Amino acid sequence: MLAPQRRTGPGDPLEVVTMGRIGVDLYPAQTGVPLPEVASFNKYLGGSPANVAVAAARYGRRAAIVTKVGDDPFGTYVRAALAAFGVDDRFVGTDPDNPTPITFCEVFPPDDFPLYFYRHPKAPDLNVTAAELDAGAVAAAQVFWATVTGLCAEPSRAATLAALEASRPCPHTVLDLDWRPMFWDSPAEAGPWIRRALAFADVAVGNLDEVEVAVGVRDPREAAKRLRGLGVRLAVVKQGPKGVLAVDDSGEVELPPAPVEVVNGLGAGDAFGGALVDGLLAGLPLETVIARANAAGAIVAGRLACSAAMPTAAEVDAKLREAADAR
Ligand SMILES: Nc1ncnc2c1ncn2[C@@H]1O[C@H](COP(=O)(O)OP(=O)(O)O)[C@@H](O)[C@H]1O
Ligand SMILES: O=C(O)C[C@@H](O)[C@H](O)C(=O)COP(=O)(O)O
Repeated sequence: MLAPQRRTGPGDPLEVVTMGRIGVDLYPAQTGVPLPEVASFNKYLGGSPANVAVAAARYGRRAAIVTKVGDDPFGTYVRAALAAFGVDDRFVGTDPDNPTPITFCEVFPPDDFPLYFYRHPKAPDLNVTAAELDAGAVAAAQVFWATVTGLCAEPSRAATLAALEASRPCPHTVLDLDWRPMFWDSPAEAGPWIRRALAFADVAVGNLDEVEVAVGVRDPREAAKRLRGLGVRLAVVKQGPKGVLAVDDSGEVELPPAPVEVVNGLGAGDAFGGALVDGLLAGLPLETVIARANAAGAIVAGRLACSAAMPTAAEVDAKLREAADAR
């Protein structure tokens, strides 16, 4: 496991608080084969907002996640992994009734990475309640990061909306449009909840499938326009191997992908998210923020794991130099 660059002390103010899905990723040690033929698996901390917190911590940011795990050995593992990555676990509760989720995937580079979620009978992270939320801690963060999955069931839906509301004083409230169809009855069910959450967001970030569910179009420019029309200051449309488009009041940034030989595209979005958080916290110009996020996404696309693969700032710098040399 990678060592964190800085650890959070009990009294330190948090820079970023994420909220939502957490669990164990069990990823195949053999790539290019379907699950029935996989012989062994590697175990990692997983869950998109957990990965984003880890990614931010890799840049030295003081990060925490609001979530729940089961009262089981995988819950113990998840807490230990967060601590080892330098992510504060003070807001990680325990659900006595449900197991810590596990997630399998298949790895078919360059562009096919099916996910298999085991979140039955219910994921503990969907049992976070509004009453348990430390609204003061959310309000005191510089960045609050919520995801659409948190809206798929109660009591997490009400808790996520309450946290988004509590995050109003934060300089940056980010909604990750994170669309996992298996958690919903239909895109039509999700749309109104997503738009309600977007009303609290300064920043929206999503891939093409995700913006289509949120605002009904896949065209990146039109999607960004519609997201900004809903009040979002910065709209970011990730396009996997096609790069990224970002639009804010200062204009538009569109970047091609950084060069990489893809191993596993899963986690690229979370790497992108961690670097986005870091850039927002640093107050960097939009073009620099997005270039660094684009490079971080490419780096993780070139690695098997998600959380354990998050890059350091020096690795992002190196990838940016590699991309410049390739042009
Ligand atoms: N094959 C790739 N080559 C280069 N960069 C990539 C590749 N896949 C992803 N990225 C980078 O990571 C970002 C997030 O990846 P994407 O797959 O769009 O998000 P998500 O994982 O959320 O679906 C992309 O916008 C891009 O910057
Ligand atoms: O999202 C999950 O719950 C599992 C993650 O740990 C997983 O690795 C993943 O899918 C990452 O998401 P992405 O960054 O959006 O590709």
